[in-house]
Amino acid sequence: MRPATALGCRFRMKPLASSPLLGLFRDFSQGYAALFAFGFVLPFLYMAMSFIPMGIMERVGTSRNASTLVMLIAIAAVVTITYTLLEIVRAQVLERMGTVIDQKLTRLCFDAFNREKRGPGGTPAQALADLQTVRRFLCGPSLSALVDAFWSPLFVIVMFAISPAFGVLILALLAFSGAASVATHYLAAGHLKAAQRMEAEANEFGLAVSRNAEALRVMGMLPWLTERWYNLHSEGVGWRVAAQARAARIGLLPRIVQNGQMIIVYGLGGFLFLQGDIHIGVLFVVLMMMMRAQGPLQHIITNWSAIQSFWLAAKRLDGLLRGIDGRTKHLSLPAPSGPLVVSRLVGGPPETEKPIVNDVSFTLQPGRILGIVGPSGAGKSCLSRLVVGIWKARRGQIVFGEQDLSHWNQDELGRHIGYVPQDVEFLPGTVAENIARFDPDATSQKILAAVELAGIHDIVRLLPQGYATRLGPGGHTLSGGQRQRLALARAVYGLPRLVVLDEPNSNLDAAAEQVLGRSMQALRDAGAAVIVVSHRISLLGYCDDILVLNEGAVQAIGAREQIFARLPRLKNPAPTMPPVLNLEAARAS
Ligand SMILES: Nc1ncnc2c1ncn2[C@@H]1O[C@H](COP(=O)(O)OP(=O)(O)OP(=O)(O)O)[C@@H](O)[C@H]1O
Repeated sequence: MRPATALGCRFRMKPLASSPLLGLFRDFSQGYAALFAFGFVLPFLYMAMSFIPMGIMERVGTSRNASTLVMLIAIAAVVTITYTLLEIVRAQVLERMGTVIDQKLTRLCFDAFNREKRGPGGTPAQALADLQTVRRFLCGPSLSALVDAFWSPLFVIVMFAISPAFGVLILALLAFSGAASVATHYLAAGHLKAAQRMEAEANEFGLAVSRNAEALRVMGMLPWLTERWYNLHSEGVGWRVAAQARAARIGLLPRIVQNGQMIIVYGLGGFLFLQGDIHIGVLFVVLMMMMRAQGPLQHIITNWSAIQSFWLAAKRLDGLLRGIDGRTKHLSLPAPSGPLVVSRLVGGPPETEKPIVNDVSFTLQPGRILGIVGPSGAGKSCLSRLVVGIWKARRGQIVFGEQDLSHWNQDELGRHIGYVPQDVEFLPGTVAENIARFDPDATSQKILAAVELAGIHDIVRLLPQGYATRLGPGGHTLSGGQRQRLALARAVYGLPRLVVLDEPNSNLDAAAEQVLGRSMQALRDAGAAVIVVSHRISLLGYCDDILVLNEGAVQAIGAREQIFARLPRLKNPAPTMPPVLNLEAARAS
């Protein structure tokens, strides 16, 4: 563990080093130490300010000397300006540190939550919200209030020095408002939790409806869905109103006490004055100190939920970063050259206990095309996802170019892999950017080579702004077939060594399918290993080998003609007949 020096003292960094998030703050330890020091200087300046009204009353009131008044006002002005400037500097330092920490964190977290989708950071939306919460806290007044609260006892001590009665009064007020807030928090916590749960449920439901609004509208479902959403929403509002009502009931007494504080101080002060214990001018000092001693604590109490949210958000982000930190660091490996060897592969979606793919083995040489066929739900897409490394294998091995897939740095390996998933999505950006995978070093030649290989000149030519046409939400809408063909161009960008196509022809007509077949052949000729999942016999004609998958296991594997000979139904699939429905019985039920 590396000892660090801050504020001139050395301390062990064990807790910081064991937490990636806190580790990030290590670089800013001197900045935070400066903030703490500011927190120490500011109270003294504030005390100096609070003694000036008393000085004016005492000195000017008795001497009636104008020059004393001017001098005191000049001192007050200097102290006030210094205090204000220091407060501004502190806010700026906080803002700058928050911004730099945010810059570092944002990159790390964006990368982390896109790799570890189901990690402790929750959903990407949650991780983004957590980032905002952490940033707001680090740059906002809550952190200053926490530092100021640390120095609040100084004011209590001064009040005890003025009169023990004032000291006891401030302690009693602090204890009372603290206890009242804790009670409010606990009494309303259950209701607030229920409100948040219902609000989240209503939001999720609302988003799902708006994503599918067109289809739901034409089926006349909107009135029922509106009713369903409204019920969820109103339940959330109901819990929130109930929580506020509880908080208001218990918060009434503290509010009365807070509003009557001045009267209490004047009453006690007047009594002490009559006893001859204090000078009447001390009352100004006491009032100002009272405000300053309570201010940060009040802020913390009022913003307790924000502080709690920061804590929870920071813990989640820390967990997310820990997941990334704990991953094996991979060495850079040379571009894979050699066969894809899948041995006794077992695996499936991480969220399911039972593996979908069971004991699958095959070898695919570079320059060959393997077709994967099988009934719906056989596990073809799951196998494709395992092969490209989206999911980790539970057992077995995938070796590509003599290296185990798990030994590769994911980002580097990705450049040697092309993948067309069943559901194609494009990101907000131009056609050229999407084809080039948003590679900042993309060249026109590389993009054109991909377009050539995928044979999609005709599609790009017909787009409103050609390669500059914007895709994604709010951009140009592509047809299903256009999407698949553009996705093929993205998959073959940079001529990867392994190309996996999951039903790349499900939306293609016969002509486009032929173009796809030619692209596969061109990839094969360029030495790539190609895997294609397809139901259509027409595409299997381009394959060298065929793997028949059934219930996640290999039913047959071999050269195309050999498999066609063994399973002639593959070559001449019988039209699937829908089961005959007993319409009368269906209507009756
Ligand atoms: N992300 C997932 N989470 C849970 N289960 C999944 C997931 N993806 C697939 N499955 C399940 O795995 C099984 C195989 O699905 P898969 O999509 O691999 O089948 P397929 O052979 O590609 O079918 P199709 O030809 O209809 O596309 C199915 O029972 C499916 O419900």
